[in-house]
Amino acid sequence: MLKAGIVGLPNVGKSTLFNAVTRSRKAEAANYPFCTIDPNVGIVVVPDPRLAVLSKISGSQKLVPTAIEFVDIAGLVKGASEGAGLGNQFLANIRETDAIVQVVRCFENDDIIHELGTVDPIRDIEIINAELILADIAAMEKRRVSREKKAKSGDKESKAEVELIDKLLPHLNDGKPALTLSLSDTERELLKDFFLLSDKRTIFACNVAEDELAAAQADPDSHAMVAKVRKFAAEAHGAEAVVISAKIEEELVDLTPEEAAELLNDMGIADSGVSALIRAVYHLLGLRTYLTTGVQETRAWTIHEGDKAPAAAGVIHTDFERGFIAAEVVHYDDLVTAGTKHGAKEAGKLRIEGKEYVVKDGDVIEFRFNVSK
Ligand SMILES: Nc1ncnc2c1ncn2[C@@H]1O[C@H](COP(=O)(O)OP(=O)(O)OP(=O)(O)O)[C@@H](O)[C@H]1O
Repeated sequence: MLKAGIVGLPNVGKSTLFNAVTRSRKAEAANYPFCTIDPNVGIVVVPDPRLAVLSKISGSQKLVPTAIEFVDIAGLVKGASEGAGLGNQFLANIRETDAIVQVVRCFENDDIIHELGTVDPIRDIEIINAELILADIAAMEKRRVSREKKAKSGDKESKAEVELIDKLLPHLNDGKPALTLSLSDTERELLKDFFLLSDKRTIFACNVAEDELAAAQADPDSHAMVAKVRKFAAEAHGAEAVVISAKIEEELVDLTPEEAAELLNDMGIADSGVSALIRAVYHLLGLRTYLTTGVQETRAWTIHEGDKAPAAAGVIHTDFERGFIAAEVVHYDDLVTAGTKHGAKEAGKLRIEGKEYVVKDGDVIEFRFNVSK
């Protein structure tokens, strides 16, 4: 399962966000008992309204959404790259994630002390970024020493690495994340082996006060701090910034779905922004969903963008991939328009696809396979 790490300075709302998303979605996440439930690792179900619609068409008894893992990464303070706070532990935890959610405090509240005395989202982002970049610089300087020795004795791969590091270091020393360095495809491939922290795709989650969420969702640029974060994210990272209120999500945790809907309605919002954040992370990770549906269950399965039919089948079971014969595919939109699978077939929307078929988000699939193969 893919992992997103939640990072941010102390008291910006990381744990509130983490607890809220993992607790409020626990009932749905009950389908994932095989996943380790570390106190800092939570299963977060990816909301997908298509499941309910499909399950009506098929008369399914059960809905099984797909999920990703969120990791609450505590302890980032200024100086972490030199071992301050939880230092190296924190950096090791980030290294294991596939993407980063950087929570940025965009709420004023005198009762909740900001470590640095004032609320200033861009300064906060720059502190976090600097720690990630400094850790990468240290790692690259070390790697360069060992690779240079090998390069001198004629090792081609090491020579390529040294050249790449020499391109990378000035960029990092300028305070820019590795992600924004323009590189060739081969260089990007090589860079993956470096496991850099500042090379991870990032989403910025602007954590605003409860009573500011409605306006900030309607027009993000109307909220001065959110506007700054969005601009910074786009310019310095080519990244997205979403608006959430972790506090609201926390208040929803103990409510029934009806009560939650009523509360949100009273506040003039559709949700706390957390569902949109989860979907954005899912997308950022390059993940796509295909669906299976029947009387037993309607289920969402996660694949990577560009995966072909046999690989998609392998997500259900390795036997499905090994013995893959064909995929019977109808797109969700066509199935919903037709109303039934039979109707979709009559309309010529049900296709038989082979090994080379690239599965699309929203494909509803039934695999044909032969296990004895
Ligand atoms: N959107 C918000 N509006 C107002 N208060 C909030 C908001 N989000 C979180 N808080 C409050 O801010 C305080 C700090 O939140 P939280 O403990 O989640 O921060 P944290 O980033 O996890 O801190 P630490 O790294 O120190 O554990 C809590 O009292 C929480 O209720």
